[in-house]
Amino acid sequence: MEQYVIKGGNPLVGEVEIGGAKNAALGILAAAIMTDETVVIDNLPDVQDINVLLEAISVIGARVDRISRHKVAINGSMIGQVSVDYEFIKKIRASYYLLGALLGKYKRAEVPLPGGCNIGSRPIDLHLKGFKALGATTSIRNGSIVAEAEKLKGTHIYLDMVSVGATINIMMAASMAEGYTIIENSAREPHVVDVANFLNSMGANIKGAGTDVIRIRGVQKLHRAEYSIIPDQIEAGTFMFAAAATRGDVMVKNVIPKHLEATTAKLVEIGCEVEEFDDAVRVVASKRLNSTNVKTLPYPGYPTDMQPQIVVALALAHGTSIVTESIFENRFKYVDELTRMGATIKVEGNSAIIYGTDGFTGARVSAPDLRAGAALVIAGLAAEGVTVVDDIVYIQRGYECFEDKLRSLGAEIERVSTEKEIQKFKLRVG
Ligand SMILES: CC(=O)N[C@H]1[C@@H](OP(=O)(O)OP(=O)(O)OC[C@H]2O[C@@H](n3ccc(=O)[nH]c3=O)[C@H](O)[C@@H]2O)O[C@H](CO)[C@@H](O)[C@@H]1O
Ligand SMILES: C=C(OP(=O)(O)O)C(=O)O
Repeated sequence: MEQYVIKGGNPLVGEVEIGGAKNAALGILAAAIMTDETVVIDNLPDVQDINVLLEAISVIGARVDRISRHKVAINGSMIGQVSVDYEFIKKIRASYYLLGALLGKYKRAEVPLPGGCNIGSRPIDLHLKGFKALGATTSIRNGSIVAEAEKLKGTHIYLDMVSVGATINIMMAASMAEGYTIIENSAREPHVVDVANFLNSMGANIKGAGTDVIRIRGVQKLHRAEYSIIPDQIEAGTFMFAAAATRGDVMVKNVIPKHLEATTAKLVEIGCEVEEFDDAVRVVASKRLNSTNVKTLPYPGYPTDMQPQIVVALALAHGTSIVTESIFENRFKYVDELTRMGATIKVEGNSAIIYGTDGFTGARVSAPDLRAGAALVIAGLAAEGVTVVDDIVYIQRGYECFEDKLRSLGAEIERVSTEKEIQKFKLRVG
């Protein structure tokens, strides 16, 4: 098991380059197997979840060639089985995208029930409702979801809740259904648009992605494509809040500022200066932050995947803030860890009431999930003394070279794997 050890107190200063969006890449990799021709995908983040999905698609017979660290060629013509039982796939959320992709292409899929961050109950009833509406039957057998159809037929689907996963999954299956599908109340996240753009580049006919009504005219075949994934808005936002919490000055490069609007608006509200460029944003925090209230919402609202990061900043702000989590019911598990660093936060139902404190002190804490883990690292960077973050395997699911990028901004952070190394770091930093 690896840990991060952090000596806090340095304001982050400098420039950081953001990688491709994990949550777009997961949908795009699954969609890539829907053609028998070769697809080349660039700006792929080199993170755990992506590598698990790549391994899983190669296990079912797709050819996966790494052209470089961030570029891969995929050929799905040799897929020999539509049953995915690769043991790691069930640990990631995006295993569910193989259902939509395989069902669309082969009209049958068998995929283990998905895992992902433990942030709530995370049902997939809407995905299945969509597949059924397209004419498939679905059942659960030995821990896997089995979806099959003689043929898929376009239809009108209304999503009872705004769901990123269900929107993308139904969009994939409907791309190869007969006729016309309309998805109403669809998710509008940038990664939904990116997957739609990728499918269109393979010959799909999807209109309206980015709005709440997506229209898909099914096609019989998809073809070769070359595609570059959009920048990761959550990785970018994490560095923006790291700058804010450490009272730093960071230029976050290779981003689409439009995708960061909700994050930027909150940073400005709490007293940061945010300068926008064509493909970069600069965050400067020169004084103590102010309090504010936030509610997580589907895009273009404030993202749930940025909730723990803003809580860390608000826990250091002047005054009392309320953060309401409206997407996942169990996304405040990290609050107890933060309390051990000196934060004063009371969780009531789906809200956290945050009483700002002057500063944190380092402690040993444990990452309960991906974004909460990243937020605890930010807390450690802002704290006085040494913080040890355990269970960083969660952070590695979604952040490429997190410690290297932070170090390049002046952070004192190391990845270690033994108690001896932790002691050595402590002795070195005093
Ligand atoms: C791999 C990936 O892209 N993960 C993201 C995706 O997760 P994921 O696709 O799992 O999240 P959804 O957008 O589907 O979930 C939104 C809400 O709908 C509910 N729901 C969803 C599907 C369903 O069939 N039934 C149902 O009730 C969920 O419990 C949740 O309350 O979007 C979330 C919301 O932006 C992000 O936090 C995750 O990082
Ligand atoms: C919750 C997340 O991922 P997943 O849906 O894969 O668990 C995330 O990316 O913050």
